[in-house]
Amino acid sequence: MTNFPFRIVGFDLDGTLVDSALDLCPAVNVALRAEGRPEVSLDVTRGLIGGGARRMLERALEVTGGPVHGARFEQLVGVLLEHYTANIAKGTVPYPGCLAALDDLAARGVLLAVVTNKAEDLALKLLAELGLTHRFASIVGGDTLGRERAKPAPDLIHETVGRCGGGSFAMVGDSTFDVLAARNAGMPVVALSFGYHDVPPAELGADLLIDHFDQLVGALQALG
Ligand SMILES: O=C(O)COP(=O)(O)O
Ligand SMILES: [Mg+2]
Repeated sequence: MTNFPFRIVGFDLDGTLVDSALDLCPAVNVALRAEGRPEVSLDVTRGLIGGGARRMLERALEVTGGPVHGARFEQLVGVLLEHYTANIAKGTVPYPGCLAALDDLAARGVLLAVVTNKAEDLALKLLAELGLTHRFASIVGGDTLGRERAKPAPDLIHETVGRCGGGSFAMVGDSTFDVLAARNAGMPVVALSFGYHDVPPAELGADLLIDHFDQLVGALQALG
């Protein structure tokens, strides 16, 4: 038996477990180029991630000249996803200390889960290519329950708790999507200051903000 305060810890994927902007940025830019738009930088891309690939492309189009609608937008989503799927783990790596923190939690008997807005098939592919799949008791994505039930809705968190057999849960994430999903589910949440932020980290409204994965186990214990 473990005396850790949470039975299940749910992790966001992009900007939380892994730094994936190096692979997402070129995929966005392939779609922007197809539409005759200027490319966006890696830094700009970081601020567009969190709501899934469609939302990322919508926002990239908004900041490079304005929205694109209908069938043309769907085509551009296809262009982005085709490039991203083929290059999903070229530059993407776990953040420093991530694997050690996952090992530490697992050794305490905590069930680990992925709760991402990335499409489920892309999340599964990325985790498999990085050799991480076996670490997680549950992996759900932004389309697992239908897009309208992605974060910030609480549904993916409730689904995760159910798939893990119930019990106490805490969320770890980097964006307002994660903090709001946890709030909507009535669960505690730790945010990371190094992920991808749509607002400044201190304004995310998390219960605790950490700067490195070394601080995660202590932060979760403090919240319990
Ligand atoms: O790919 C995205 O935009 C979102 O993914 P995340 O929920 O893992 O941050
Ligand atoms: Mg994220």
